[in-house]
Amino acid sequence: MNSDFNGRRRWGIVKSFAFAIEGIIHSLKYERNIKIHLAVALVVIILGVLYNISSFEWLLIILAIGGMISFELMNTAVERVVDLVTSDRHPLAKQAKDIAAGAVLIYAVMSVMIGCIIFLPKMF
Ligand SMILES: Nc1ncnc2c1ncn2[C@@H]1O[C@H](COP(=O)(O)OP(=O)(O)OP(=O)(O)O)[C@@H](O)[C@H]1O
Repeated sequence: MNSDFNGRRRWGIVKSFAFAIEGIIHSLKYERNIKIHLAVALVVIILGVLYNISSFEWLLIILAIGGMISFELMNTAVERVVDLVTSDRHPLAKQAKDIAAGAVLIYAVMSVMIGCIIFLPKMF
């Protein structure tokens, strides 16, 4: 462990990865939405194998699944920071949480559209 120019502790790269994985495991344990995203991702991966989708289609699915889980993790981080800053009701706290949730919603709609464009023609 070293210090940066502000005297803050700087962790090695392995430790930083370990912290990131700790964050992912924490979210998996306590965030219902991430469990739902993972379940949906598993179904989509099974469909992808069953329908033998192309490399380009896998690329889009990887972006949809990875992006969705990353957005959800960011949303959880925003929720945690807001809850850390205040336990009172505050319009800015509401805006921060709702805007982060809005970002997740937009990506979720995009992901559903990607899924429909890839799988619906193969199903029907
Ligand atoms: N400190 C606060 N001040 C004002 N509004 C808040 C505050 N905390 C949460 N809210 C609002 O209350 C509503 C519910 O928020 P809450 O964080 O409890 O659950 P959520 O947004 O459904 O998230 P999740 O289900 O992922 O935990 C949201 O509209 C949120 O913006």
